[in-house]
Amino acid sequence: MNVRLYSKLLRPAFSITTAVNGFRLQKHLYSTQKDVSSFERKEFPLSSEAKTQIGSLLDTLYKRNFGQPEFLEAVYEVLGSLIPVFAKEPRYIQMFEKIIEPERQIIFRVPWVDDNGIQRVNRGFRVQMSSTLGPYKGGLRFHPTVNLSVIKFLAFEQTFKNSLTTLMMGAGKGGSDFDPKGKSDGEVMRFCQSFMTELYRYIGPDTDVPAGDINVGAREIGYLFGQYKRLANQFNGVLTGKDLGWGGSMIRPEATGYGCVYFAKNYLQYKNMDFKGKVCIVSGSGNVAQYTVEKLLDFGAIPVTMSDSNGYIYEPNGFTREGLQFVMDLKNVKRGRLVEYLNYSSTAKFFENEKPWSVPGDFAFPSATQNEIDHEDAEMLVKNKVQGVFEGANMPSTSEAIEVYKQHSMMFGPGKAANAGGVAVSGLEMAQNSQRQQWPREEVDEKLSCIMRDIFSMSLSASQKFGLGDDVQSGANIAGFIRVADGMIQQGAV
Ligand SMILES: NC(=O)C1=CN([C@@H]2O[C@H](COP(=O)(O)OP(=O)(O)OC[C@H]3O[C@@H](n4cnc5c(N)ncnc54)[C@H](OP(=O)(O)O)[C@@H]3O)[C@@H](O)[C@H]2O)C=CC1
Ligand SMILES: O=C(O)CCC(=O)C(=O)O
Repeated sequence: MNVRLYSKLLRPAFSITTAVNGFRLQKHLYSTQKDVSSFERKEFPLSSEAKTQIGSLLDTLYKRNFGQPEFLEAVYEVLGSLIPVFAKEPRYIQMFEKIIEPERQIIFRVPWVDDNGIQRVNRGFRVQMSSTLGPYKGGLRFHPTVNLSVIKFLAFEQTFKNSLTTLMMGAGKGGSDFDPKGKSDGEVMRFCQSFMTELYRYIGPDTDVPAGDINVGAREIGYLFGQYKRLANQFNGVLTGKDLGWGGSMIRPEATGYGCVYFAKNYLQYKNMDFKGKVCIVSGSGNVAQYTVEKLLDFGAIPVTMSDSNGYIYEPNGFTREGLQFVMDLKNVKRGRLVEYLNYSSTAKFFENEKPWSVPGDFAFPSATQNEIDHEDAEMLVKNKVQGVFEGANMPSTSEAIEVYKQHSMMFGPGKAANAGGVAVSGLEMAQNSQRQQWPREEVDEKLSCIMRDIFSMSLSASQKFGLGDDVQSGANIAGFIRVADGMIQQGAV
């Protein structure tokens, strides 16, 4: 029986909706296989040879990654954007076929002992996706939802994101299904040490340079670095996001949030708009959300929401700098829940187990996690006349949500472009480490702002060059892809 027929038989007749950490996430029991006709666009006709190649690539993709919905979703999203490129230059199809297969995937056991002396075991991952443009580069995520599909989708997105920064960085991602919530400092430290005891064999400043992501911040990077140093007997730039006292870069904690707002500012300028007095809906209350809110305040916008996995806070007059400081202290130091913000503000309201997308506003900044805006949420944004969505998180909008943005000509900054500021400053941290130097705050901020401006203009011009108008999402995929694909061809198509 051929793969496509087999997969059709397995296709779900229904999907289950699970309330995961307060978000309504649509979980398909099996991921859907798409064939070439799902991607064809009559304005960009493909040769019959190109269609055959894409068809066979899809068959292999599905066969190799069956049951990995996040990864398939990310590949489909990029493939859809590349059809105009493949119509013009079919030689790129073969490069895409290679890019969707990770160079290396490492899965390992992470044993550790909790505070009660009980033996625990988690699973660790590192997916080394592409080394075409430099050492593998990308964060580590510690979250119970982590699995191979999630890490592969993140590593795949990272390939195009890192390419857009124009810095010398390949792409990777890693993490574990370890849940740091409710764990003591000592437990987190022992877990990090055990995780690094295996990972250190595969990384190095010129090989693979991990960093933070969800639940991996300054504390975890410190524990991971300390253990690497003991095992490798080397002090080097093997991780980014380090503390300023021992090799970190100014602005790295701020970079993803600041960068996302810089990206949005460029988009707004292109549309002859600015942030003054604009109401912004932000999700998340972690690293990305915090510095998104801070930069929005710098630009005179009014951020009215923040969230965590228990629900969202609505602050009708907007978060003040003092209110934001309260959130930072609550989340980064006390490691508390966002609902405790009600102890600080008498005007705020908390909406338990809800997402903030029903709140009226001008712009949305999803900055929590993947698939947090679905079709229904996107329709809500449209109804509320939200004019633009700028993704601080990785793949926070489902493909159905993106369709809605496009149908309504909303401004849309996809994660791999809009949130590239974090990894860009990580690239700058690598450069500073190589020089044994630390650049001043203003210098790094200026470089970040220029990189985000250039990412916006590269994405826009790639879209226009391929006849897609102002489709910044497709333009980001195209510009990110072409740099990697050209590099692969020049390096002997490996
Ligand atoms: N840090 C960085 O430099 C970069 C991060 N990103 C992306 O930005 C997003 C946020 O990362 P970051 O701010 O670093 O992570 P943090 O761990 O600092 O914060 C994550 C926030 O999102 C919430 N959240 C996480 N998972 C879920 C879930 N399944 N459902 C609901 N809420 C959830 C958390 O709530 P709770 O506390 O309740 O778990 C928390 O408020 C991620 O998509 C990440 O991949 C992208 C580029 C760079
Ligand atoms: O700074 C880094 O290398 C990690 C950034 C990251 O994980 C991301 O861009 O999603």
